[in-house]
Amino acid sequence: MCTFSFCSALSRLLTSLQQANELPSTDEELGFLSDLLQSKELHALVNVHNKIITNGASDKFFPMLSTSVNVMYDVLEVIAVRTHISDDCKELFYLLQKPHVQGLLCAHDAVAQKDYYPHLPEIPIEVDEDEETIKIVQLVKSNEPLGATIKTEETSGKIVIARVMHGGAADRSGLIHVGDEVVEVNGINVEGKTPADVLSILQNSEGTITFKLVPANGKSTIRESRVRVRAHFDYAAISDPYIPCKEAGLDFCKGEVLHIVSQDDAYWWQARKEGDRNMRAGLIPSRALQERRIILERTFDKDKENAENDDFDREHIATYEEVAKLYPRPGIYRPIVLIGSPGVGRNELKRRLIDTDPEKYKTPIPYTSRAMKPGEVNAKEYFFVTREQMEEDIEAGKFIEFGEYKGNLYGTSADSVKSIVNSGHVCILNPHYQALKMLRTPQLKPYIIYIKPPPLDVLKQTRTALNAKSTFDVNSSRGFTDEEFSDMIKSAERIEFLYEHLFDEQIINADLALAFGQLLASANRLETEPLWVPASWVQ
Ligand SMILES: Nc1ncnc2c1ncn2[C@@H]1O[C@H](COP(=O)(O)OP(=O)(O)OP(=O)(O)O)[C@@H](O)[C@H]1O
Repeated sequence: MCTFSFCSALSRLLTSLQQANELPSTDEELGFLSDLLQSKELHALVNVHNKIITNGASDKFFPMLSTSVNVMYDVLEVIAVRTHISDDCKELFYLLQKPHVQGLLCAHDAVAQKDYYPHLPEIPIEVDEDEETIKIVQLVKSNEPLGATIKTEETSGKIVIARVMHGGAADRSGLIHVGDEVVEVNGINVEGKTPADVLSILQNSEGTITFKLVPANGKSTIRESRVRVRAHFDYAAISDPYIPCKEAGLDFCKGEVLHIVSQDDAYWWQARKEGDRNMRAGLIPSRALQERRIILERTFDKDKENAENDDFDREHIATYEEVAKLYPRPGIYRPIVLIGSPGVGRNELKRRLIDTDPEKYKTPIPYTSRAMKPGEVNAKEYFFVTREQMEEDIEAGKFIEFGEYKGNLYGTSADSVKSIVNSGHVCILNPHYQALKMLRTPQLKPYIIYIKPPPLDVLKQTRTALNAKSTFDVNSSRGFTDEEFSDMIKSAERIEFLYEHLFDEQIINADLALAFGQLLASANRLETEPLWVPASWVQ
C-alpha cells in the first residue's frame, strides 16, 4: 500500500500535469483536475486517510471496541427510564440521540472495523502482469478459533476462504477475505487437498500460522447489519450434520434474541447473542434453511403417523421473528393477555392482579345478547345488546372472542380493549387462545403471558391443597377430576404447539403465590423496561 507517499504522489502528479502539454485533454479538463488536486478538501481527506492508515497500523491505537454504536444503544436503553434521576442523565439521553453524535460513533466504528473506503490497491508497484499476487498472512495461534471457514471451489477445485466470521481473529486481522485462495499453510502446499486435510494441518500447528493466499478479486468489506431476531427453535451446532463447521456454530435456545450480523450467505447467517460481550459471531441456519428443515420434518412426521393428527397442523412456520425494543410510553400501557388451558388459573391470577390496584388494572366488560336480569345494570357486568346487533358486529370482526351459551351470545369487543388502553389503564385479559391472532396487532401491542400447568402430580397436589374449584362444570362447585387434570395438560401441550412463538413469557402456575408474584413483577417491568416486540410494531 503506497500510503506514506500519498501526499508526495499528489504533488508529483500535479507537477507532471503542469508539464504535460501533449496530453489529449482539453484545457478545461486539465484545469479541473489540477484544481481538484490542489483543493483543500482533497488534502484534508488525504491527511485523514494517511492518519487512519498510519495509526491503524500501530498497536498504540488499537481500538478498545468496534461497536460503540451498540454500546450507545445499550446506554440509551438504561437511561431512558432514568432521565428523572438527574439533569446529567437527561442531557446524556438527549445528546446520544443527536444525529451528529450518532454519526461520530458510526464513523468511529467504521474505522475500528477497518470499514473505510477507498481501498488502495495492495499490488506492489512493480507488478508482473502474468504473475498472480500472493499475500502472506501470519496469525498467532491462540485458544480462539481462526474465525474463517474454507471450502473447495467447485469449478477450479481450489481451496478458498468461504466465510470470515464477524469479530473473529481472521476478521480482526483485516488480512483474510472471502474468496481468497489458500495456496499454502505453514509451508505445506494445499493443492489437491480437501478442507478436512487443511483443517488437520491447522489443528496440528503450534505458534504462528502462515498462510500463503491469492487475494480474491473485488474484496468485500463486512458491514454489520443491525437486525435482531427472536429465535423460535432451539439450536445446537454439534447435532447439526449440515453445518459447514461445527466449531463456528452458535448454539441458542427458543426465545433468545440474536443479533444477525450478516445475511450474506443464503443458508448460513452469522449472529451473536444479544447482550453478549463476545464480539465473535457464530454460524446459525438462515430463515430459508430452517423453514425448509421444518417443512421436511413435518412431512416426515405426517408420513410416520396417520391423518389423525391433521388438525394439529400449524400453518405458520416459526423460525425467527424480527424484533426491536419498545420503550415504555408513559400513560399508554400494553394490555396483559393471559393465555392457558381451561382451569389452569388465569381468572384467579387476573383477579388477584386487579385487586392490587382496581383503579389501574381493568378488564373489558363483555357483551351479551341475553336479556337483562332484574337488578342488573347495563355496562356493569355486561353490555346488553340485541342478538342481531351482536351477530352483525361478530361478522364485521369487531369481537376478539365470542361464544354461545344456553342460546345466548357472549363476547369481548376489540373496542373495549382499546378504550381501556386509551384511558390510561392497564387492560388485563384472559381470552380463549384462538383470540391471540386478533389481539396481537401493532395497534394493541399486547404482552402475552402463557400460564402453564405444572406436571400432573404437582397440579393435583397444589389444587387439592387449596381446595380448587373445577371450571368444567358451572352448575356444581366441586374439585377437578383426574380426567380434567389430564385434559388441562393435554390442552396446554396443544396451545404450546400452536402458539408458543407468540408468547412473551411463561409462568408455571404451581404454587399460586409464586405464580402471582411473577405476574406482578412482569406487570411492573412492562411499565419500566424496554422490551422486545415485533419490529413492525416499532416502525
Ligand atoms: N396455583 C394454584 N394452586 C391451587 N389452586 C389454584 C391455583 N391456580 C388456580 N387455582 C384454583 O383453580 C380453580 C380454577 O382457576 P381459574 O378459575 O382461575 O381457572 P381459569 O384458568 O380461569 O379457568 P377457565 O378458563 O376454565 O375459566 C380456582 O378455584 C382457583 O382458585
